[in-house]
Amino acid sequence: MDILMSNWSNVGQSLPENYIFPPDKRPGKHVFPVLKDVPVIDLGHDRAEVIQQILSASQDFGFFEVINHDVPISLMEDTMNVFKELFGMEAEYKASFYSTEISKKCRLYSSTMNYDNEEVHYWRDNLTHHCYPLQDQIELWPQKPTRYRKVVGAYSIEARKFLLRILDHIREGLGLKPGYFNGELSKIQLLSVNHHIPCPNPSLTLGMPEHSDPNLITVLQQCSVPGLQFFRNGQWMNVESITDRLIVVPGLQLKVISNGRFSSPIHRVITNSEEYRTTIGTFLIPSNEIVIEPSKDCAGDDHDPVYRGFTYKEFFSAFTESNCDARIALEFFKNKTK
Ligand SMILES: O=C(O)CCC(=O)C(=O)O
Ligand SMILES: [Fe+2]
Repeated sequence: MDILMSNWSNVGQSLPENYIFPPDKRPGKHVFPVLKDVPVIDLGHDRAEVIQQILSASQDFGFFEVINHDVPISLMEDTMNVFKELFGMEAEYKASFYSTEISKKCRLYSSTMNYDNEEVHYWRDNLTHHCYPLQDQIELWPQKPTRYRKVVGAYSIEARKFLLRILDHIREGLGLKPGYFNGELSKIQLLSVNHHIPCPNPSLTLGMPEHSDPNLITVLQQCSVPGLQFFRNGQWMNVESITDRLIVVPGLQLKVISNGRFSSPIHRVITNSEEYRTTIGTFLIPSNEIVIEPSKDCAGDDHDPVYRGFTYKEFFSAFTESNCDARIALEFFKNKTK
């Protein structure tokens, strides 16, 4: 069978054995409660108020949704449609992008980058490519659908602008100097599109593992089909899928820089038996050599730095050595408590 599940012509009635997780990792047959209290930030409000709201949402809740974000809704819709079309294209075309090589700057793969070695696969295909600087990356992107580069190019510019705007609010809220997150700390921009085909038995498998995002910050665009869950108050809870909102998830590097004030929430994706699900993630990531460390303004005199400084390159090799579990990787850089 083709590795890319979007190429499967017939999924069958039962879940293939190599997608069945052991009982302690399965979602089971539960009906999960819906998160009703996700903070919704209106970027059209007064800046000082927005800064306070973003800070308390990140510190107390872990993540937030944004309205009036200035990313044109029509562009969000067009981009989503382009990706849905791409995943529906012929198998040979998609296979030409297939790779689990981390160094490949535009790749299509299934489950995780560790497909060849993992015991159980996740129920997803993923397209990942670099986006910045656009002129250096766009030549590597798909050329079909024919509007791909035009639409996704425009989207990636807007997504970057949006995340830098959010980061600037966070910067001011944390008392960091202007431009703190610009440049090397947010240099790499990755687009990550998840695609899940209907699944014969959602109770036995997962669309994405439980994780915290390893990067600096993430923005997620959902389609109308739910599946994203956050772990809150000891249980998994569903996020309502609202297609014109953007979900902002602070990554583990923000946890480090904020000296633990931000938590980088734990989330995962479950599958469903009825509908295709496609989501668009944009990640900002530090360049390889820049040192990431608790900022002096966050780890003041009375707060010892929780982490030692490290480069993203060091973090990333700890990440791959920890079976791509970013939270375990971060433990390597924790200072010992006195
Ligand atoms: O598909 C989603 O809603 C979540 C994706 C996600 O968590 C990620 O790409 O890190
Ligand atoms: Fe994530």
